[in-house]
Amino acid sequence: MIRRLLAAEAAFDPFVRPYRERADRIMVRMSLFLLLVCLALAPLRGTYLSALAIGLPTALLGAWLARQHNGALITRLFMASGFMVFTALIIHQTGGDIEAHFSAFGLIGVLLYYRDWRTIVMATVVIYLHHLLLGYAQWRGSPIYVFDNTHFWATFAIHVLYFLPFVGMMSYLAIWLRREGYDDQHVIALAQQIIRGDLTQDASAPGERGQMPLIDAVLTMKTRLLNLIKVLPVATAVVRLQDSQLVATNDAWHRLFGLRVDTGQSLGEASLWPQPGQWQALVQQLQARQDRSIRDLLATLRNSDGGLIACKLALTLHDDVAPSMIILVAEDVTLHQEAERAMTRLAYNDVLTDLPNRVSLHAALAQASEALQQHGTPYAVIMLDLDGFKPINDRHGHDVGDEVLRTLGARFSHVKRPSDVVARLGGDEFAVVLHDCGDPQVAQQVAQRFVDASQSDLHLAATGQTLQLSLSAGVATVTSSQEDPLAALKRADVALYRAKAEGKCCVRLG
Ligand SMILES: Nc1nc2c(ncn2[C@@H]2O[C@H](COP(=O)(O)OP(=O)(O)OP(=O)(O)O)[C@@H](O)[C@H]2O)c(=O)[nH]1
Repeated sequence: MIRRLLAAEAAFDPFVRPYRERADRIMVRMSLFLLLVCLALAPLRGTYLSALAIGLPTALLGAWLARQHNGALITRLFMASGFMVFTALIIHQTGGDIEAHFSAFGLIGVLLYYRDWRTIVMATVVIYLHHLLLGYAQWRGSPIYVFDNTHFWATFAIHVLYFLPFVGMMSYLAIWLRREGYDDQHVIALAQQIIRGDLTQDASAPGERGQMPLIDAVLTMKTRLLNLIKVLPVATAVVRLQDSQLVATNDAWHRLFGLRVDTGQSLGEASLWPQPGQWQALVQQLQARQDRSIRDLLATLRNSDGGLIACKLALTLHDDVAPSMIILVAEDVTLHQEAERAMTRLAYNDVLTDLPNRVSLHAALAQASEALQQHGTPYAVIMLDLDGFKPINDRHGHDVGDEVLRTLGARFSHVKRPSDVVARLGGDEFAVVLHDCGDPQVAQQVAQRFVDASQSDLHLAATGQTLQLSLSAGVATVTSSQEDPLAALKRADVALYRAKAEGKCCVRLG
């Protein structure tokens, strides 16, 4: 039992030390106060000499120990003995007043501030020894006054028995105070550990759990936080600002970047950032923000194999307590971006030829019309339609028809100026928007270039056959901002029909 108590004391001591160091300083002041009390009592019976000869060294030795061995067991045991010496001195100076005995209980109560049952036991032992030795000497005839009767052993036993339950109570109280003090200090230490970024699982002594409500609460919170980070599907890391060191990462982070906390890698130097100084720039941005956070930031990061990953980042800086930490969350948006690009492509491009589709043509027409309204820049529209496409489909099949359309699309892309837009409207019908082109002659010449481009022979790799293609075109120029672009498209379409009707493979102006 005693061994267990001592072992528990050894485990508790480091955490309760701050209390005990403070208590030493308070006890020194108490000793000085007790010395003053003794000096104040001295005139009663002329006990100046004993007050100074006993009180002063006791107070001074206590002060010296508290300075040299602040918080050490020896200091508090001395303080406990010293208090009992002062008690004896007070009783002696008052001529053994029964009321003066109360100071013993008062001072043992003060010792509770140490949160150490050993000080209570020490004080009790001093009192027992005092009564045992001096009472025995009185019984044997020495001129000492301790007990007021001659039944030494019986009186000593009564003293011991009276005292025992009360000091027992106080020792029990000291053990509880020590436990609560340990709980507080341990929680502070745990919280500081978490603040410093140590988010590793605690291997707390099993015996402690369930008995320390505060510690249990903090450990439970920490475990929940760890589990939360662990199961988050997005890559999450805690980074220490001071040295950009990764202090905690979750499974998703390991999967995405292959970086582990135990590599001791600094995020500032890590290959994670393809651009030099990218991390430092981000940190500066974060520090400049009032809310200390950045959200939805698109950035390309590199994994440990050197592969580039498109990420959406969220960062939060915690610099209210030292050391400052950054929580970095990275979501892999590579697939998302690819899907988005594919959807945009589908919405604005023709699947077969990859040329802009009707939606894009309308956007190009709106843009040309706006340029005409705002800057007076004219434009032209060309409608193109293959001649005799149906027989090609019928004779060679749809696959060959598709290849014809793809080939024509590629040829048109080469013929057009970079600023112009060639779109496939559907079937074998195409449209061209010529920006900054108001001269009908020029527009006609451009249309003729498209017609010419269609006429080079097309070799079919599958059958080895050669196809001869031709194209008809209708042109409309727009110089008035009053004209609706769709009306201009209609004019070009009417011109195209005229070209078809007048023998095909030619250009007509609408
Ligand atoms: N291979 C293929 N054929 C298509 C596609 N879209 C439409 N067509 C076919 O294209 C043909 C277009 O016919 P038209 O333009 O009316 O006929 P045409 O023979 O070119 O007649 P003209 O224009 O008067 O010379 C039809 O047979 C459609 O079935 C496609 O995506 N692929």
